[in-house]
Amino acid sequence: MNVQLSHPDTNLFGEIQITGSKSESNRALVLKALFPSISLSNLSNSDDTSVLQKALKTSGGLVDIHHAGTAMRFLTAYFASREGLEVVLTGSSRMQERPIELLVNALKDLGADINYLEKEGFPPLKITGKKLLKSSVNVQANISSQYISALMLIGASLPNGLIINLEGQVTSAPYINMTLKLLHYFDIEAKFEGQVITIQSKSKLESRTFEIESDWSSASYYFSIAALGKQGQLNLKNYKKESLQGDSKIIRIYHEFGIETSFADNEILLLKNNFEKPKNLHLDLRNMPDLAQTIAVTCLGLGIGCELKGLHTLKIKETDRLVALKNELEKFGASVEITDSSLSLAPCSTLRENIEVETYNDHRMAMAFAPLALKVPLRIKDAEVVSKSYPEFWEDLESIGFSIEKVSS
Ligand SMILES: O=C(O)C1=C[C@@H](OP(=O)(O)O)[C@@H](O)[C@H](O)C1
Ligand SMILES: C=C(OP(=O)(O)O)C(=O)O
Repeated sequence: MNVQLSHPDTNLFGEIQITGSKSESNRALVLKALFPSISLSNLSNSDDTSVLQKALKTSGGLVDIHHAGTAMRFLTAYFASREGLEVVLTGSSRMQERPIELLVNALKDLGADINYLEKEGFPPLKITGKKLLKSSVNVQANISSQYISALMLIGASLPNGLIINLEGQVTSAPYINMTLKLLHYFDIEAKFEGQVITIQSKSKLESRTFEIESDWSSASYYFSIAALGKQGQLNLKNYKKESLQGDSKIIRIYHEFGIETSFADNEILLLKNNFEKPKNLHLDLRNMPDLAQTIAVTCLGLGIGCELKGLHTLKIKETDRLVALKNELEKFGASVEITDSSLSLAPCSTLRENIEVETYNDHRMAMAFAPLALKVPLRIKDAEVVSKSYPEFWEDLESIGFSIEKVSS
């Protein structure tokens, strides 16, 4: 499905309810599978959460998690530690290009039985669950934090707990802290000091409900919408000031674009103020990789240049997001330079209209470019990709005045 987007009056008023964070949901679901006394509310309704939920019920055989990176990584650790379970864990063709060797090596060091069925270092994996008796492991931390979170999630269920020694510069660190805080919430003893994570073994947890906060990465598109619109007031429900999600730091970034965020009764309210356009925005997104596309497109729409660095993980996500961004930003008339870890966008004063944006099987390409319809009509290809993290995205956009027309390519 392709969609033609525009926003006739560019004023924005409305209330949006996004479901729970997919990162929090997927962690909490793995913990719940290990410790059934846990209850959860406000689970994400994303595809990535549905595939994980289904996979956790398997009694063996083929498990296909499609495009879900967290599901792939978390389940590799989970299945490897389930004695007696035999699975073949696979995913989409892109998932078969996303590396998993560092996690597999760490699990093998702990005693796991995992084999590559096709390309060495990549899914599909044949996993034969075993009791993992070793309790200390080293893992390189500069490629994906998901490998580390995967190990942390099974740590307390291992008979001797787990010490994880991180090597190199830690990337996407807020996601490791999210995992740590979730363990603390359930009274699992865990600490992250320097480059060492220590998790104590625990045989059962007290029954406790965890209310998942709504997804800040999904909320980011409304920050971009607020920044690109003329005026308005947007309320987003189920958000808190003290968030486990690193992407909540978007508040500070969008302050630069004149967006004032206030909290009331578990809601956030976004208001646009007059602001002085920065000429060039410099940001290191090592801790917030999922915001890169949102921010780059906001800058394009506002005619602001940006230098984004710390983007080395973008090449191994749903697509090579650096190349995808360069290709699509340039279609609008922008001038973009990329390296393996950075993107530089020159200020662009005029945007070309009716551009067709390719989405590369990447939900964030579709959602990041959609707000640009407040500036020029545009077309998004394969718009259904949004369901990976935010299935109601298009309906929610319609509710705040976007015109969305299905078109054939
Ligand atoms: O742990 C998580 O929930 C995630 C970690 C990040 O991945 P990397 O650590 O691979 O950067 C992020 O990009 C992804 O969307 C979700
Ligand atoms: C990178 C992402 O997800 P994952 O790595 O879990 O597929 C994302 O949602 O932007």
